[in-house]
Amino acid sequence: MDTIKVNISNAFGSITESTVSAMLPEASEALAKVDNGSGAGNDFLGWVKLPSETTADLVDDIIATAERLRKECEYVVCVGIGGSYLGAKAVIEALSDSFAAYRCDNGATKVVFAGQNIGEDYMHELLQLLDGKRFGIVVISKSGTTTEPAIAFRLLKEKLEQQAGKQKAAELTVAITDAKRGALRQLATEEGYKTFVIADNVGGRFSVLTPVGLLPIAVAGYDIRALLNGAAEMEAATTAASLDNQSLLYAATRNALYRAGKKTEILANFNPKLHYFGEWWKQLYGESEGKDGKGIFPAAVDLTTDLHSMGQWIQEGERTIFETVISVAASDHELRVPADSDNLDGLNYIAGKRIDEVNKMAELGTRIAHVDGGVPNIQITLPALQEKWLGQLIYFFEKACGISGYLLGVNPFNQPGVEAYKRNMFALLEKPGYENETAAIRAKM
Ligand SMILES: O=P(O)(O)OC[C@H]1O[C@H](O)[C@H](O)[C@@H](O)[C@@H]1O
Repeated sequence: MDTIKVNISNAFGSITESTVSAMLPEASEALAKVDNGSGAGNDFLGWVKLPSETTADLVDDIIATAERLRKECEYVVCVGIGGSYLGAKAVIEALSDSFAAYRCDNGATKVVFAGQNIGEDYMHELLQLLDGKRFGIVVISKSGTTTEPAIAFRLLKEKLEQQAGKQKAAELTVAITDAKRGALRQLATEEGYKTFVIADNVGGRFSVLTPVGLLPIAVAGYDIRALLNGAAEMEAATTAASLDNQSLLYAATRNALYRAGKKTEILANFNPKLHYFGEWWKQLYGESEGKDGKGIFPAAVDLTTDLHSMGQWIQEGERTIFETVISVAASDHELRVPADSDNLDGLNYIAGKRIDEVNKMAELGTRIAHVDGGVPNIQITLPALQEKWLGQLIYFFEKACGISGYLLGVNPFNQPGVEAYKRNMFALLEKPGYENETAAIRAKM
């Protein structure tokens, strides 16, 4: 079976191959905690067997629901934040025509996102876009109580009910939330929305392969069966307690680098369609590892774009970073650099070459330059930006994240720190029940 590959041959310098090999017993223990559920946070391991255990009935139901929305709607607004947003956004962006938003002529349903910010202008402009349009809503919140999506959903629900009538609006709304708890579950029951469940044992940032990610991806027209199949292949390929297990290898290497003083990992892509994959990855690793005063800081760059902004820092700044490059072997389309008789820009030496070949030389040149500059490099190669490979990549990173969190010695499946800003915001907005916090925060101002 073909799988995505991790190459650590350029990660050495502050660590050696034997440093990584010496991590194997510890990494194997961490792997066992993920696979056997014997570690901290083991009530959130529902994602581990998700690809192989997702039933055909559930997938059929998701696809049928997506088809219904695609038939009835010009726009589907996916409302959610964090893990209830980033996975779908990452996969849709990776698979979409870069200019899909500007191609108004193809009649395909457009997926747009809301509830991932509290931008007043963003919401105003979205409501304006939807004015007089046939649209539907997929509202996603595991807890069912998150402020950002709740505000967006209030506005969108009101708009849809005004335009389509209450009953039709209910038919055009799908809620994805906890099976029993939370305000969204209660509302969905009262309004009679079609619902899908986020299982209790799957945390938001590990939920892209549940209806949370699968429904928006299917609405956007992509093949969720292939995505799940790819993930299932990687599920099967990441159980061995060996450095051939690509997730274990990545987790062991990044922890060896962290212990050697490399505190920041920069995830780099050379394909603009992977920008949101970096955003998804940042939540996955940031929320999983950044706690107890520990954790690799996950940063992301889009290259070559950011070589013209962040390149200087990466090349010569503080030597506490390492870089992980997602390398896509083949592009979908073929385009060559044109020849020009005047050659004023001096580019004729690459005339006739594929644009992708130029990009690949930029990637290789960058890797060599950064390694020479003291930035260890991990390379992750996938054959193409297609559902199967993205499914593999998602599961690969999830599995590695669980292993890595245990290697780091934290509970990778909670995120207690996220509550601090919420408490302050509620106190400042004078939410009932927060009277003491309101007084306390006012005293600090
Ligand atoms: O799906 P929800 O319950 O609305 O949560 C959405 C997101 O916000 C929270 O504050 C957490 O930090 C994230 O882990 C979560 O993915």
